[in-house]
Amino acid sequence: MTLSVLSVASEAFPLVKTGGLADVVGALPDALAPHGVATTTLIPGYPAVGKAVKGTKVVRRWRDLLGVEARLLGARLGEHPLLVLDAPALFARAGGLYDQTDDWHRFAALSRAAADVAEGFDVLHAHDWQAALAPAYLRYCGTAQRRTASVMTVHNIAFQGQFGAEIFAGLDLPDEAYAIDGVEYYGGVGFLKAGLEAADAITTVSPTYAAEIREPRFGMGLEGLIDTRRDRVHGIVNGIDPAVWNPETDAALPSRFTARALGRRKANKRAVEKMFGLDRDDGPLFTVISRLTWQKGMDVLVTCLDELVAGGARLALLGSGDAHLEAALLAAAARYPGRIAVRIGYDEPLSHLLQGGADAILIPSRFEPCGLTQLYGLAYGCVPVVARTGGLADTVIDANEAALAAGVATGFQHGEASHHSLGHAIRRAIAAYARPDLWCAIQRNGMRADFSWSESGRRYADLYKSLTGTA
Ligand SMILES: Nc1ncnc2c1ncn2[C@@H]1O[C@H](COP(=O)(O)OP(=O)(O)O[C@H]2O[C@H](CO)[C@@H](O)[C@H](O)[C@H]2O)[C@@H](O)[C@H]1O
Repeated sequence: MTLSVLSVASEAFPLVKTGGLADVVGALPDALAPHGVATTTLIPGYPAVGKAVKGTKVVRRWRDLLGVEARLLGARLGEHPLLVLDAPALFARAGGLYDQTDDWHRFAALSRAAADVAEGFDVLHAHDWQAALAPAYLRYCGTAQRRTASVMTVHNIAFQGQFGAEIFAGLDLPDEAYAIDGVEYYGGVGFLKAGLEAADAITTVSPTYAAEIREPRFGMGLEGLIDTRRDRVHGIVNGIDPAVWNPETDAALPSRFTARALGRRKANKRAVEKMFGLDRDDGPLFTVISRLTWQKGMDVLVTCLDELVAGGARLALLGSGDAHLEAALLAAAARYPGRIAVRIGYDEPLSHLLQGGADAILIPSRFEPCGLTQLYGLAYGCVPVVARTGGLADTVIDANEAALAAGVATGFQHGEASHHSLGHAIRRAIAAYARPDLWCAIQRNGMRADFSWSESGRRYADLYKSLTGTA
């Protein structure tokens, strides 16, 4: 029997991406198909999506979707069905995907549309706060004869969609929904909170993060709710999409390679050096590919750059984010020409080249629900140096004596994001790099580890089956 799932999110690779959410939403349909799950993805009709999708058909119209006219367009996401919410008053805008003054309206409409079409599906799967009202609409406004189960996935609990109480009237929910076990949140409206209350199951993107968010340090105010519903919380680690991230076939690499032919990575390293204007040498080359934010520990990285350069290493960084972090990183690059180079911006092909050419990737996150760049690093022989938190702790095996002896080490972990612990990890990586046999073994272990979606796809499928009584 095939289960049908409506996966709802604000972004999906390759149509529209600002971060890891898009990668996961884009990869899920292929990941779930082998387990008897047919996935339809629903995303907003931003201008970029309108340009990228072809051959759309109108499958539904709303005269009044939370006050605006809207259509649902049917198209394809790879081999799978895609639904695009075409609501020009909300989504036909220039600029970023988020941080518009009417975000509550835009994403409430996305969620409302999802709930309206959900009755045709066995499961509604909502991702992050932008889709989180969908389970709440199902709960409070469901008209379906057939009960649709709901799953709420948290990709990052720091982003909650919190708004003032005055928006409640515009949500078209019954008054009873404005309650402590409904959408009310600290005197306002909480989208993610509402989804976490209403969904039949909650998932997050690694087992360690699933445990962490039950604590105040990581739960960002939602720890009580998560703890109360802990029996319904599942940690399912992300996989990587082999059609997009495979060093044997990656068109963004000047030189493709395998675990057996690691020597071919050198041409990619030369290409990175050239592109970033770095000195050409065979010493260790670190990379960072990241949003430049406090979450990602980028302020801590800035404090370790003198040591990194003093240790004979170089850094090629790609990212964008907080202005003060961009400025601090650019200042470091100006201080160390040839040793540190910073590219401010977002560049998908360049991120592939960096993974295929740099020796190690630094990820000193303060918290990290799963993290994908360490998984791409593992697959590309770009050894991850990571903070021991969330999915980073679950996916990288520290090169300590025991792991090295057992031949399973895949990277380097450090304690909390601090100057001291990140500096120590960088020094350990530089020392290991000086021993080519050891370094190659660490690279190969990572490249041979299984980060495909197969196990995680099965876990999502099992969860859907248990919720729909088809297990
Ligand atoms: N400047 C740039 N140019 C090109 N590409 C860039 C880039 N900056 C980042 N990227 C890419 O964006 C993605 C970032 O994914 P992450 O999982 O590392 O973090 P993010 O915080 O966005 O995701 C959240 O959701 C995901 C998915 O569940 C979780 O893994 C994660 O922990 C959570 O914080 C990667 O594909 C990376 O290569």
